[in-house]
Amino acid sequence: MKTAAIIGGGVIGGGWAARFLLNGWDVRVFDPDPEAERKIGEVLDNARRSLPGLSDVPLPPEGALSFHADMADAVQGATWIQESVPERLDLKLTVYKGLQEACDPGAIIGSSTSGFKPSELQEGALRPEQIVVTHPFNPVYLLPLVELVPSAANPPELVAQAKDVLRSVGFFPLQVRMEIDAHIADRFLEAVWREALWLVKDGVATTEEVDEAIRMGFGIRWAQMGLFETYRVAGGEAGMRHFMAQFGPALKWPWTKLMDVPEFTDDLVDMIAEQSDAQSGMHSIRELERIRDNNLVGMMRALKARNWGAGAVLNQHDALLKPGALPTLDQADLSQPILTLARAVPLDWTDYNGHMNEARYLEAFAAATDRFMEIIGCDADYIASGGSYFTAENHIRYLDEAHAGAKIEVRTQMLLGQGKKLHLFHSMYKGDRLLATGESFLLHVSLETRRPCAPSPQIEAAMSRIAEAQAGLPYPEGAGAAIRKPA
Ligand SMILES: NC(=O)C1=CN([C@@H]2O[C@H](COP(=O)(O)OP(=O)(O)OC[C@H]3O[C@@H](n4cnc5c(N)ncnc54)[C@H](O)[C@@H]3O)[C@@H](O)[C@H]2O)C=CC1
Ligand SMILES: C[N+](C)(C)CC(=O)CC(=O)[O-]
Repeated sequence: MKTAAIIGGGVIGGGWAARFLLNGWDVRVFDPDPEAERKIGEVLDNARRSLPGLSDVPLPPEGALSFHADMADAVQGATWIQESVPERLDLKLTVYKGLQEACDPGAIIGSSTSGFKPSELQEGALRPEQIVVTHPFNPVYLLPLVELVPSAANPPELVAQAKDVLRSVGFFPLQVRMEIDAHIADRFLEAVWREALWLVKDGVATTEEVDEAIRMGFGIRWAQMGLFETYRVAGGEAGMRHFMAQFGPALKWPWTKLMDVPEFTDDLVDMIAEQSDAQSGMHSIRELERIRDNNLVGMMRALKARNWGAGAVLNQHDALLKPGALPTLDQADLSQPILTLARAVPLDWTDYNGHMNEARYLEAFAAATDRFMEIIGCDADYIASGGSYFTAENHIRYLDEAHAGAKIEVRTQMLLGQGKKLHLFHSMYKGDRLLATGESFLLHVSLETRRPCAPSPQIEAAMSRIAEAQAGLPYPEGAGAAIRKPA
């Protein structure tokens, strides 16, 4: 079992705890805050409703979570130690001293620091090579970026190992090629933050207007293409060179007060706090976190469907999570309904009723049908060769609710598999609770003629094998049920 120690369980440390725990690691926490266990519990609630649904295959069973009153105890057995104490260099150095007196010399100590350089963190350490910057982005349980910043003291094999661990729990480790204050991303964030403060201080914009300027425009663009690719496109057919020729001079114009920082006077702090309250104060922080997570999951799953940016990272993580959870024709117990879907309910599958929307049951059953088609041999290669199935009829019975993060399974019984005809009966479960049934009638077709035709002999043989094995199964309750007509 893999064990991670979380030193500092606040906003960021709590997110790390959730990321490791939901990816099957044991997590040991040290944080002197008496409220740490409650706060981490609330972060875990958010993570459990949002993270599992980002995967189209099951996450591993959660690891064990434990809280420790003593830091030396917390790091026992840990192969990864994530430090997320407040951004004070003196405090961090003190923590590392205590850590290295107690932890495994082979463990990786990652620091969540927003801006200190690894060489600063390694100053005076017993084993400098053990400490590396692993800077995450809030919410840590959802956003994939971790800036991995080594110094010359970190051996290449530690950096490589850190990358493997981070990828294994769904992160995108961006190795920063040289250490610099605030790494890469926070230098942008600090620049935008400074400019925004001036705009609010000078009465040019309110906090809400600044946020609208971001989220109604470039914020959406940056979520899928970043800065340079966006500007390459903005240069038109002439591309980046044209863009730089046209907009480069403006960098010398007074378009920003970038290097000045408005003094954080009481008046300025009051102004911004009051405007922020007017803008978002109607929501609690936990409510805003859930609104944020709903939005992030929807955006990331949209990118996943296109295998682009953060979505491609999600697909890579699915590949690591061993999609073998679903059996093949030779692995399945064909005498029983076959497991054709196993996943968590994504946040964006839920609706205004706070449960999985009716249309998403069809999406789940359609995925189960796709899997059954693969099992009988109608896989991507077969479809590319011109054969496939078209669905002619679906009938769904909704028997119970499913909620975001719920682990669901679909098991499929073949009622008829002969010639062009394929008649399936899917049963969706949460644990042993039957949530819904989906009955599908499909016809094998030629994608060239778009007309029904006989499937390949291999598909016929696979269907015969399943028909024989499932012959003893009872005809499922609800199968063949038309819509109940009023008496
Ligand atoms: N909040 C953010 O947006 C981000 C913060 N970070 C970095 O993560 C680190 C932590 O920041 P936050 O989580 O926001 O702070 P936080 O204040 O939410 O959490 C810090 C936690 O450390 C605990 N703590 C204090 N002294 C400790 C000690 N000696 N040993 C163990 N725990 C101790 C506190 O009780 C608290 O729970 C900082 O280095 C920060 O720069 C990184 C990315 C984003
Ligand atoms: C504001 N901040 C410097 C703490 C931000 C970060 O460090 C990263 C993030 O999550 O935005």
